[in-house]
Amino acid sequence: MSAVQATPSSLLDISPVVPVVVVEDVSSAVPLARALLAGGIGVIEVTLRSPVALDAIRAIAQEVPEMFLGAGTVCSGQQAADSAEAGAKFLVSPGSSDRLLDGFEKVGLPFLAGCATPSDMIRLIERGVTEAKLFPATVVGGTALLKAVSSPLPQLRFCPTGGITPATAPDFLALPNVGCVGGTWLTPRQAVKDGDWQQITELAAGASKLRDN
Ligand SMILES: O=C[C@H](O)COP(=O)(O)O
Ligand SMILES: CC(=O)C(=O)O
Repeated sequence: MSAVQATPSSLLDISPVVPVVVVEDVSSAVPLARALLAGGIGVIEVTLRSPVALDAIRAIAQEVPEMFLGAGTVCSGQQAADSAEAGAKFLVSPGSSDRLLDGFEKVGLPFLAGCATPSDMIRLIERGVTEAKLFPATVVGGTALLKAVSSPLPQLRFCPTGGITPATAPDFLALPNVGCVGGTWLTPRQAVKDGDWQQITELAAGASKLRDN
């Protein structure tokens, strides 16, 4: 696979799927990242949803530098700064507030801020943002919402996340205002717990081909 070494011009064009992961045990972080890479996925979003998340980011940054590594569930400027210090190269949030966006801009890393409504989207456009996360995508309208906003708000492209499956991902990826989708399905909790890296590599291999289908 072609690993992404430098900051890409678009976070949405790295991979058809951004795996959203929760690392509960820091020792699983590096093999998990390697398993995704082996399946052709060169990007990972490690969510700040566990006590070891920043250590997991640190470990992947050091041991798997070819992985384009992001921090997810970033909900404050402090978390954005901590994630950058740990080695994250991009930041993702489930939503956005002016304070959080100020924090992202201060840190200076590329980010995918969450949005769910046209008003959220306009707030991002006012900041000059052109790429965003739609979250929780299937709950707030899924492909119908994305089609509906494409005409009035053509400035934004999206990474819809939340409730997307291998079966529904192609419908999202077929939309012109969708660059990639996010999802947890590549890293099932039990597979991570069991160290079943082969299963994760196979799921990643399927996901990495989604744009070709
Ligand atoms: O918290 C939710 C994640 O961002 C997406 O999770 P999911 O792909 O399991 O819906
Ligand atoms: C929703 C998501 O991907 C996040 O927590 O950043």
